[in-house]
Amino acid sequence: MPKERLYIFDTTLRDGAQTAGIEFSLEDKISIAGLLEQLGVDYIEGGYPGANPVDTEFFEHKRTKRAKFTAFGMTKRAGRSAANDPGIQALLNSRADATCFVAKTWDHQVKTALEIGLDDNLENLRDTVAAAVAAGKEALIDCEHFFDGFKSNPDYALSCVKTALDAGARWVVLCDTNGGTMPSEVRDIVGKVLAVAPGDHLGIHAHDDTGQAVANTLAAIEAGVRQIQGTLNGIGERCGNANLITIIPTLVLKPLFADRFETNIDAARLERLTQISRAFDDRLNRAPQRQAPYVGASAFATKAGIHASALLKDFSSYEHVPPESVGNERAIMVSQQAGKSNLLTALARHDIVLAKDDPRLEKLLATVKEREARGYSYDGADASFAVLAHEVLGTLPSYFTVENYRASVERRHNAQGEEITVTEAVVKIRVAGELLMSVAEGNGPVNALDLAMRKDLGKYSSRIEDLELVDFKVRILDGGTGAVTRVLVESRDGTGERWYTIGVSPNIIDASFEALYESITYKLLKTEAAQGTTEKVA
Ligand SMILES: CC(=O)SCCNC(=O)CCNC(=O)[C@H](O)C(C)(C)COP(=O)(O)OP(=O)(O)OC[C@H]1O[C@@H](n2cnc3c(N)ncnc32)[C@H](O)[C@@H]1OP(=O)(O)O
Ligand SMILES: CC(=O)C(=O)O
Repeated sequence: MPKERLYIFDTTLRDGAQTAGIEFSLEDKISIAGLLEQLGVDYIEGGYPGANPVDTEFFEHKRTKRAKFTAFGMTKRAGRSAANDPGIQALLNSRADATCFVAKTWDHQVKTALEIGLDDNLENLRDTVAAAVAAGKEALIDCEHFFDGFKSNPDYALSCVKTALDAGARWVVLCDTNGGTMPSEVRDIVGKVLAVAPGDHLGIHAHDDTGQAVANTLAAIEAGVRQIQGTLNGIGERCGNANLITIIPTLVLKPLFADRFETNIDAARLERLTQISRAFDDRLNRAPQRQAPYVGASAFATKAGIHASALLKDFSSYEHVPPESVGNERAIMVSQQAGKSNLLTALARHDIVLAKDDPRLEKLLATVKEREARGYSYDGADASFAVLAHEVLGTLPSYFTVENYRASVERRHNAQGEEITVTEAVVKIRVAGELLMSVAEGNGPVNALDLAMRKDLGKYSSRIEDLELVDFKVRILDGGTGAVTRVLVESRDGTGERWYTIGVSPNIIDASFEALYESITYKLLKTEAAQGTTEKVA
């Protein structure tokens, strides 16, 4: 039997722009539209021309090559024709291929929010769709509050759907605007809508207010709709929209859907999913969610020793799909929950190969567990794990030793009488027998220590020139008087590699210093490995 086509409609740039804390610039919109084209969605809803300068400018040019470039707006106002409604005309005169108009379909909302008669609302809907079709645009109607409206007055909600279709709408989209509908209700109501509208003209737009936007979307597809609206990483008004980054791989990889349906997204496009999701978070300047389904850093990460052991024998033991199918990676982590299988995999990442019965492995495992009990956490600090492994295995070169360091913070007045804070650090290190002292000022004690330690590393200085501190996170463990501080430092170098190191101490400066020291040590190990001079463990 031929597969039925599902159409993916992305509203990241429209409903996503209604997310608290997110404001897209024109450049953001252009760049995100590029990501969506790479992903292969069928429609890109770019915003609301006429509503704000960025969206108006965005629609002055055609911004998509393959996907239908879609403008959003509301149906015409009562008391004027579509031709005399500037809001409608802004959409029709834009460079959009398709126009998606929101129409109220809940009788109560028509009366209280629009303050017009139910028939007037149907008239607005009909005229708006007809005007869009006459202007040569594909017309879509977003039926706002459709599920709540159907529960209140099914005949009126259905008459909105019918009016839109009769006027020439290509798609009528059933919106769970308040996000409170349950999957079984979605299934039931979509089944009843099919009595007046064919499924290949119906869409679903689900909000995530009960955490079920994805489940509601899948329920609607099973019930018969063929267009799916959603956003990248699930952004959107309040709790967000249905997350396309979760829905798409489910449609492509799960036989329940893949055997019946096809989308424009093939296996090759799906392999870009993780990169696209992370590039989007990068654009938003926020950290990707580790536990995001399919694409999160933890989605294929195994911490438990028993799991790691089985996983290495058969990946399907703890993976529902292969990580590479969505462009993600398998990670076997080192922690208190680890066994020797976790360690062997983590060591292999650093080109350290040991036999499972090598007694040094037991020693390393015991060291990791003892340190984790003191507050270290190696599952997020793989570079510190590499340094520790070399140390315990006896293969860590003695690059440099720190004789002592001092950091000071002074608040004083300058010559103009202004209050200033001066932070300074002094570090004495010994490299190949030679004592080197460096002094640096920084915008804080950690920054000053970092600069001082890297200022003069003697014969190793040239090897760390491209080392850069990217991020610095502090966490207080245990609270109260016995508190210890855990510092996580993120570093990168000219190769683009990023790595994480950790330091733990009751003193925040000591903890930071340890993490910085390990970052430099890791960088030196890395450059030696690249030059083939690191001692190999066998
Ligand atoms: C469920 C959703 O997510 S719908 C998407 C909502 N998105 C947005 O609102 C973002 C962009 N919006 C905006 O920039 C502004 O609201 C604008 C430019 C569209 C309109 O601004 P204003 O003219 O100042 O109106 P305002 O926002 O205060 O109120 C909306 C008006 O539209 C009317 N309206 C709302 N929905 C519809 C509809 N489907 N059809 C016709 N009129 C509607 C309301 O009754 C209200 O009319 P009133 O001003 O006579 O009371
Ligand atoms: C149209 C829309 O975004 C909604 O009803 O949720």
